[in-house]
Order: sequence, then C-alpha cells, then structure tokens
Amino acid sequence: MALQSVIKWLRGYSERQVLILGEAASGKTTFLSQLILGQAVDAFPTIGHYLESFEYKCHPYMIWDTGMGCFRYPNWLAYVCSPDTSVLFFHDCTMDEEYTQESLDLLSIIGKEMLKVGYRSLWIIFNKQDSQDSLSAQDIDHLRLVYGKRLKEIFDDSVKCKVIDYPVSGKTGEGVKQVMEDLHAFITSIEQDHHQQQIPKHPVPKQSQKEEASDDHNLKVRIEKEGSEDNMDPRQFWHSFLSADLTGWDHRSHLKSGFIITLESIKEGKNVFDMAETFLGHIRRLRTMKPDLFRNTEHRTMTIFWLLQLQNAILKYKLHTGKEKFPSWNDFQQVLLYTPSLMNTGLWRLYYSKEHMFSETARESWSLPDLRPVPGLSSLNHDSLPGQISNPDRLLQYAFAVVQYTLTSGARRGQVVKEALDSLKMTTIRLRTTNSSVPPYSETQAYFWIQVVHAAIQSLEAAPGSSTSERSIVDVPASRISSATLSALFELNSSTWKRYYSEKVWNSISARMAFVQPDLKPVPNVITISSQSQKQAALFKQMETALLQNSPKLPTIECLSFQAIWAIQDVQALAGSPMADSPSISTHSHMLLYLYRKLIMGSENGLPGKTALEQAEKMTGPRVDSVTHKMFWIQIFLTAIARAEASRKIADKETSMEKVRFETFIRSNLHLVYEDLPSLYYTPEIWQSQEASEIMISPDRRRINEFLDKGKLEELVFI
Ligand SMILES: Nc1nc2c(ncn2[C@@H]2O[C@H](COP(=O)(O)OP(=O)(O)OP(=O)(O)O)[C@@H](O)[C@H]2O)c(=O)[nH]1
Ligand SMILES: [Mg+2]
Repeated sequence: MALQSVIKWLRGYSERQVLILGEAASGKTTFLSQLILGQAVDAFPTIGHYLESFEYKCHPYMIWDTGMGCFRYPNWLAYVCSPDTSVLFFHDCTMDEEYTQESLDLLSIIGKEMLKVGYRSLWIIFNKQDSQDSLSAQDIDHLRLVYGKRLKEIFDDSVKCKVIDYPVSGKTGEGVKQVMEDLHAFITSIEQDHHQQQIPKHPVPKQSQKEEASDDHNLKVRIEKEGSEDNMDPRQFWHSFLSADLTGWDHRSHLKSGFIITLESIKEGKNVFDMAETFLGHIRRLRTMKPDLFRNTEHRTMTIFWLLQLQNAILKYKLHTGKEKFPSWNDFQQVLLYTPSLMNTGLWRLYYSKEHMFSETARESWSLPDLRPVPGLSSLNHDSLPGQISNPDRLLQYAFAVVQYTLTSGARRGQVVKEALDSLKMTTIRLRTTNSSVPPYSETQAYFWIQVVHAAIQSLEAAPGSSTSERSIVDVPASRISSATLSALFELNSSTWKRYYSEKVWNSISARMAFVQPDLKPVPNVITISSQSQKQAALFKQMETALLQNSPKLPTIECLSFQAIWAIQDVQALAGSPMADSPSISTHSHMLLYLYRKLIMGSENGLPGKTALEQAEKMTGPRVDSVTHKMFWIQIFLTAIARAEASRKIADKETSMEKVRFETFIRSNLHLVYEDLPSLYYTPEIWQSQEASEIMISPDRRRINEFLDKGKLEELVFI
C-alpha cells in the first residue's frame, strides 16, 4: 500500500520502532515517562499519538505513545506499525472483569490490522501492580492464561507474541527497565538473524555516482541541442502559449511554461499549490482550445512535483551564481543547465512508484512520494521559538502587523491604531520587568512606524495584474505582502526615522509620553519607489521568502499580543451565540473558543477527560477537516493546558481548581492566536498533502509535545 511506504520514509528507517497500545488510562504514558525520564510524570490523557525518541544501549529507538482518537481513522495503524515494529500492549490490573473483556476486544481489533500491516513482536504487559487496588497474583496468573489464549486465536505465533510474566508498574518503575532490556535483547537477536537475508521489498531505484554523472552529461547535451534549436524568444513563447498556437508541446515547453508561471507567481506571493492551480487552469484552457495538440490530462501531484523541481532548480541557480537579482524569463536555459535532471522526463520515478503516481488520489490531490522524500522536504529544525526581543526591526514589524490588520479586517483604522498603541505599551512594560534590554515604550516612535508603513502600503501600485508579459515589480496585494518585501521596496530599516527626526527629539522623554511631530521633515502620505534597484531588491526578497521558507518564525510577542486583542474580542462576540458550542468551525477564534469550552470548561481536576476530548474531536469545517490539522490544534491546546497545569502545581499544590478565563488562558499562551502556527511544525508539502488529511502525520519541523524532554519539565513558559 502506497500510504504505508510514504509513511516509512517520513519516519526514517534507522531507528527501532516501538508502539505502545492499550485501553485508555492503562498507564502507557506513565510507563513511557518512567522509561525515558526515570520518573512517573503526571500525564493527561493522550490524544492522537506522539513520537518520542530515546536511546538505549547506544541504539536509537522511536517510541509511539498512543491515545484516544487514533483508532477511529482508517489506515491509522499503518502509520504507526510496520513489519519492524515491536508492540507493547498494556492491561490495567486495577480494573474489573468488564474492562478485561473490553481490553481483549481491543486486542482483537488491533490484531486484525496488525496482521495486515505486519509487526515484529507483541507483548502483553500487566501494569499498575503496585496499586492496592491491583488484582491478586493468582488473578493475574489467570488473566495471563486468558490473554495467552486470545493471542493464540488471533496470531498463533508463540515467538513473536507473548505475555510478560513479571510484575510491572509504570508508577514505581518496577519491571520497566526489565521490559526494555528484554525488548532490546529480542530485537538485537532478530536483527542479527535477519541481517544477511534481508532483501528490501520495494527497492528504491538507486544510481551510482558514475551513472548519475553520465546521465547528467547526456541530459546537458540534450538541453544544449534543444536550446540551440529553440530560437523563440520567451515573450513570444508565452504569447503563443496563451493563444494556444505553439507548434509542439514537449517536455521542454512544459518546463518553460512552468518556469514562467513560477517566476510570475512568486512576484504575486503565491505558493507552489497556487502555482499548480494556475498551471492546471492553463492546461484545461489549452485542451479546450486545441484538443489535438494539448492532450495531457490534469494531474495534480505530477504538476506539483515538477513545480517543486523547478523551484529547487531556481534556488540552485541563485545559490550557484550568487546573483542578487531576480531571474528573468531569459534565464530558463541557464537554469536548466544548472539542473540537467529537469530534462529527465522520468525523474518522478525516483520518488514515486508507478502505482502510487497513477492512483486516482494522486491525480486529484497532492500526494506525498512513497519512495523517498522530494528534496527540500522534511528537515527537522531545532531553532528556538521566541526570543526576538533584541530585534532592531521590532517596531517596524509591529507597525506592519497593525497596518495589515486594518486592511484585512475592515476594522476602523483609528480604533485599531489606538488599541495597537495601548497594547504595545502594556506589552513593553511587561517585557521590561524581566528583560531590561527592551527599549522603553515611546508613543512617538510607535506611531511614526505605523504612519510610515501605512504610507508605504498606500503607495503600492494598484496591482497591474498583467498576465501576458514579464513583470519587473512585485505584484502582491497589499494585504498579503511580506514585511521583508515591503521594507526592501521602500527602503525601510531601523534607521529610516533619521530622515524625519533628530536624535534629540526621537529619544526625548516627552516623545515617549505623547506623539511629537517630526522636526526634520514631515512624514509623507505616499512614498514613491524611485529606483530600479529598490524594485529589484524587493523582487529578490520576495523570491527568498518564497523559496527559502525553511525556518518560519513566531511573530514577536508584541505582534501576538496585538492579535490576541482581536481574538478575544471575536470570542466575546461569539460567546453568547449558539455558534459558540457548534462544532462546525467558522474562524480561528471560533476554534479557540470551542476548544476552550470543551477542553478547559469541560474538564475535571484541571485535565480534560475522555468526553471532553471526544467533543473536541467533533470539530468540522474547512480548517479542521484534515485529520492532521484537527489533531494538531487539539494537541497544541492540550500541551498548553498541561503546561498551565504543571506550573500551577509547581507554584502551589493546593491552589483551587478554579477554571482559567478564556482571556487569561490566551494571554498566557499567545502562540495559540497565530493562525500560521502549523508552519513552524510542518513543511507545507506535508501539511497540505492528501496523506495528512487522512491520518495524523507527525510534524517534520519540530515536535509538538516536548514535555517528556529532560530538563523541559520545569521550563514551562512557552513565551
Ligand atoms: N497505581 C498506578 N497508577 C498508575 C500507573 N501507571 C499509570 N497510573 C495512573 O493511571 C492513570 C492513567 O495513566 P496514563 O499514563 O495517563 O495512562 P494512558 O494509558 O497513557 O492513558 P491514555 O493516554 O488516556 O490512553 C494516571 O492517573 C496514572 O497516574 C501505575 O503503574 N500504578
Ligand atoms: Mg497516555
């Protein structure tokens, strides 16, 4: 099954895989924390699944902790289990007969799936034997027989399946090391046995370096030959492409039109998925205009695959030539020569099996490759989240967020600016109590930046919107332009103020308290873009943003606090309406409110219970219909609750369990208001994939719950 192969490369092959299963509250997470941290951490019910990495006797292990919600999704087990996975199944010994039946039923259901996807071993663990409510030794012996019988019925494999016969307690640690030691010994012996006879089932097409070099050489020769025959100017080519009077429609013309679409789309701030829609739109149009020539059918995955290759090639060209210039349509031949593999029509075969590429799913929606990652995908990045306090552009970025909000929200500008200044003042005062390097709040400085950014945005030429020729300027709608592009376009930087204010006035105390007019020259209402070099710099920035989207950052605390104002305001408006409790989610604020009501208001003892989690999972709507999207936000929310809970306990164990207000909760977890938060965790290619919409795929950029990390336990403040 293709999905399974996709998942295999996502997870990596080298680590030993362990999967922990069992009924809710059987002590899986506690066992895991005992194993990794050497202590039992107060866990809250797990939702979805988490991946923990861990080293035992110099061997890397990847352990999946699972919880509620997993089983409901088709294909879920294929994601966490493979023929190399060792499964530990937990039974809670403090429970009664009815629980035993449920647990055995769960084992049977999972067992059927496991037989389909394969597994390395399955061990049953009788947990919580420390508890005074635990069954007697005799009863446990009886249970062992019952489980043994069930295992025989389902699997009939006495080597791979067994019932552990010593007492285990995740809480006290009894038997935990023993389980790990036994598992380690078992896997080591199996690996040694299989070492020589292992033949990969789906061999990944591999090329030796020599073959690759000769391929590259041949392709280059072809590119040069076709290039010399191609005497059509790119503008002329594009014109013929639009009017469907190209004489041929070969691989080179596919690439050429893709190249032009890529460049022009970057200028409009579009991503690869938007580009693919543009490209597919053209294909449809061409087929209607000239069905004989343009015969290829729409194929979304293939289109995105090639557009990604083109982006990588453009990036490579940029890096190699070191030119601080946006490529032009004329650079097509050069870009090809830097990445000759683009000319290899079968390039996709290195990444996709034929079966997977030509499936209905891959044709209709973006599907991840099943043989190996597309270059540029999947790089875990560990840079720290916040800490942008010393950022010299922080006021500029703040002004940018404020102005952009006035554009997108339609809210009254005067009101927004007032709120923005108040919020900045409060946040600055708060930040300065813990970090004296934050400059004091200055009304003049803050307002100056808002005015300048506003003038810049006003001055953005109304998008010319021409799709028929090469544009030499960024063409992004004002509401979507990035702060880096805008700054490059209007030459805004941390010393722009010096054109308007003398140092004395700018830094004066009176300028802090109230807005003071500039003493050198007035801030203009419109800023003109005078030079060609500014346009080029802006285009170049735009390209960097588009192609080097490798480590997105969380906005500054000031910006998040500002966004929080509106989220809280939205929620106040929603709270009284019937929509508040409707799982049909309309906006980001609505989702926050819904999760808050279900997971915090609906919780007991500070922790959300099973019903609360089930309710949370009921969310529907375009924002959360993808399983990964929904589970991501639930997990982010739960992590925030777990942090709050842990810090409450550290501060004062006896504090009353009073439920935290929405506003307070959001203000202490500002990252929740950031709608683009997923981009810190997932590459867009994974986040937007069909696979991610069907099953919960773990983030590839950073892990969601780091609460099991050593040393992270006390470091509870996210922001
Ligand atoms: N006495 C005793 N209690 C335990 C032990 N292990 C876990 N518990 C308690 O059992 C409850 C559930 O533990 P978890 O580790 O969260 O269980 P889980 O299987 O991860 O639960 P889900 O994630 O909801 O599926 C908690 O209150 C734990 O403190 C144990 O070995 N002994
Ligand atoms: Mg758990």
